[in-house]
Amino acid sequence: MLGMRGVLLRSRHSSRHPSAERVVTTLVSYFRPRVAGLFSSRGMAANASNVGEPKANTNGRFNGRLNGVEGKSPFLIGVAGGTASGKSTVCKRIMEKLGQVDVENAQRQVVSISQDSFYKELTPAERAKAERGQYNFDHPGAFNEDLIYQTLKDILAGKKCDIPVYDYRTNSRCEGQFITIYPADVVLFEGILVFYFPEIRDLFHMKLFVDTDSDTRLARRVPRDINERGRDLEQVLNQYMNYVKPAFEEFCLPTKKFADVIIPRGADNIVAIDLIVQHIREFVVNRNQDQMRNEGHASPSPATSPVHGARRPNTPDVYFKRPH
Ligand SMILES: Nc1ncnc2c1ncn2[C@@H]1O[C@H](COP(=O)(O)OP(=O)(O)O)[C@@H](O)[C@H]1O
Ligand SMILES: Nc1ccn([C@@H]2O[C@H](COP(=O)(O)O)[C@@H](O)[C@H]2O)c(=O)n1
Repeated sequence: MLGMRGVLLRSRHSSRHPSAERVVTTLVSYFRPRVAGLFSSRGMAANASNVGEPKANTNGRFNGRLNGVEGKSPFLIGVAGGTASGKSTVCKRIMEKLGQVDVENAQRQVVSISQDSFYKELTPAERAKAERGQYNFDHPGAFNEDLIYQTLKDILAGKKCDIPVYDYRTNSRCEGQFITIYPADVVLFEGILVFYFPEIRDLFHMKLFVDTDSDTRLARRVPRDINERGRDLEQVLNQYMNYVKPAFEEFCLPTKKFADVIIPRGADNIVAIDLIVQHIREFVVNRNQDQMRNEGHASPSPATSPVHGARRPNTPDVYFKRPH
């Protein structure tokens, strides 16, 4: 059982700032004309990108490699950063560059999971607060730490996992709905506090922090929460001033020091994303070569990997070095 070491429970529902109301009023008058009429029907926002039932998969192999087969341990990447910093967009770009977006679910070698799928279920009293924008979803105690840890351990053990689907409109999980994560080469786990809990942080092979300035994040969060998460402007701004901003400073920002790579400007930073993608490719190719050698096969060409990207076909194997 994981404890709540280092978590300041007193601030869970008490992050109100004295000047917050005045600031919110100013922000409301700034944003209202900019977001009017932007409502849409989207709302379910579990981010796992390996969704749905598996398609039959020829004798458990894809391009000559194990795929979707239990026992395969992935390269696990944590992606942290403030709200609306671009974490899920960065994960999407990585998957796109690895050619994984149009790949069938069961054959996908790179999957992305959101920490938001692991929010705790609320009591009726908490639910009422959440509906008024008065629940602190940015406090570490809002997440089911044990479930995150156990799920990531299962993923690392190469087990197939079911991830809860979270609905921001109801502030709760969708009952009976899960996303199946099949064993993959690379798993991205993104969220505001993925580096907060030491036991969880220690599971990642690579840690990224998406560092986007707070004005940009607020400017992106407001329309997103209104359009996709069913919120109104005043609620979004109140929640931001009372909970999101103080919790970012107290819990999220201090975890930046744990990152291996800091990505300024998020998904706009193509150079950083390309470097990360190159690192992932090298890991996957190396791992698959080792695996096939261990199985007694000839060393595969990098081009046989679904994540080989734009590699030149005659690149010598020695070019690929397993990351330390
Ligand atoms: N580089 C960018 N330029 C413009 N809009 C962006 C950029 N990155 C993200 N967004 C938008 O900002 C919002 C938040 O991005 P998202 O990736 O969901 O952030 P996070 O996962 O950190 O909350 C989304 O509406 C997204 O489309
Ligand atoms: N019911 C909920 C659950 C979470 N939030 C907010 O979502 C933010 C985390 O998601 P990002 O995609 O922005 O990283 C977090 O800041 C919570 O405030 C919410 O509003 N309602």
